[in-house]
Order: sequence, then structure tokens, then C-alpha cells
Amino acid sequence: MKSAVVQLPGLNRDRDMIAALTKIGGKAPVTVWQTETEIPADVDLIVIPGGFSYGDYLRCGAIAARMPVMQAIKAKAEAGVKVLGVCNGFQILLEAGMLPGALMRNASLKFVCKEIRLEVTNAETDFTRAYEKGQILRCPVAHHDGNFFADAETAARIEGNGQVVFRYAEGTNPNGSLNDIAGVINERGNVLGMMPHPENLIEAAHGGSDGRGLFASALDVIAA
Ligand SMILES: NC(=O)CC[C@H](N)C(=O)O
Repeated sequence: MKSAVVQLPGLNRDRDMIAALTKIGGKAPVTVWQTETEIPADVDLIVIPGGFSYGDYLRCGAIAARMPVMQAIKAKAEAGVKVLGVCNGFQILLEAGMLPGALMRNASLKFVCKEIRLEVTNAETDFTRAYEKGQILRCPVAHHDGNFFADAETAARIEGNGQVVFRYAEGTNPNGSLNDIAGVINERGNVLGMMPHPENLIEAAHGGSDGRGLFASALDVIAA
């Protein structure tokens, strides 16, 4: 399976993401710059990593979402290619209208950088098959705009459809997110956005490997 990592000015988790995809998938992803208008035809997974695209000006992800590469990503998503956005990548997918809801300033109005507990609420997606429903993962977060919100109708719809894939486990919600929502998927099930950083918990040097299952699922390299 071939993956691609999107690069934009201000994103800074691209190298961690490239390392995770390479170590878990066995081959390096291609990189795609923001001005590119085409994604290579053989790419099956596109990842928008975290960081501070365009210095978080206007709103986190708002400028990045309007770059040419996003049209190419939208077209690929419509064709069924998997897309993963982590942290700033999640914000970009929301700003591009590819996922429901919005991310507001953290309830504390502070940047949070710590480890939280993440509950896998839907283990039947292409991104979470390596986990079990209800499994609790360790995972780091690092953001100031991670407070997920959706209007009542949207929230009821995504909850009812099983589109909430990850929740902050009880007592670990770091940002005030509605219903402890940490990650959501689109209705079709091929576009996932999440605030925590699974790429930063994949090996002993990170202090744990709970994030590996997400990449193993998305890259289709789950051990039998
Ligand atoms: N680590 C990240 O991707 C941070 C995202 C964004 N810049 C925020 O602080 O909310």
C-alpha cells in the first residue's frame, strides 16, 4: 500500500508522520507539496500531519484548506482513497468541509501538551480494525484549538452513525470537546480526522506503541 504525506508551510509533524508510515508500512510515503494539483495515482492513503500551517492565522487550518492540493485530496476522497488528518490535519479537513463539526479554542484557553487516554469507540473502520471497541489507548495531544463542537442535529447524526471513532476516556478530556469527541470519520468511512497524535506513540523510544494499530489498519499491515 502506498501512502502520501502532505506538506505545507508551518506544518511540523510531517517528519514524525513520515517516520511512522515508513516504520509500520515498510516503505516511505511520497510527499506532496501544497501547490500540487495531482496526487500520484497509486496512492491509497493520504495523510495531512499536524503543526501550525500558515501560523494558525485566521483560524487553524483555514488558509491551508484553500491551497490547490486540497482540491486534489477532495477528488481522491470522493474516489474512495483513504485520508487521515491528525491535529492541524484534522483542522484542515474540517475547514475544507470534508468532515462534520468544528474545532474551537480549548476551554482552558491554554495550549495543552500532555498524554491522555483515548477510547476506541468504533473499531470497524479502515483506520481502527487493529483495535477492539472500548479499548483504551495512551496517546499524546498538543494543541490550542482542539475543542470539538457540532450543532445538536449534527452531533446526533454522527453519534447515531458511529462516526465518532475516538473519545477522550473518562476524566482525560483536555479541551472541553463535546461528548469527549477526539476523532470523527465521514459517512463513507474513508476520511478520518483526530486531534491526538498516534504517530508519536509507535515505538519503545516513545515510551509505548499504542498508536501503531492505527497505521497498521490504515496501511493494511495488521499481523494475522
Ligand atoms: N499539533 C498540532 O497540530 C497543533 C494544531 C494547531 N496549531 C493547534 O494548536 O490547535
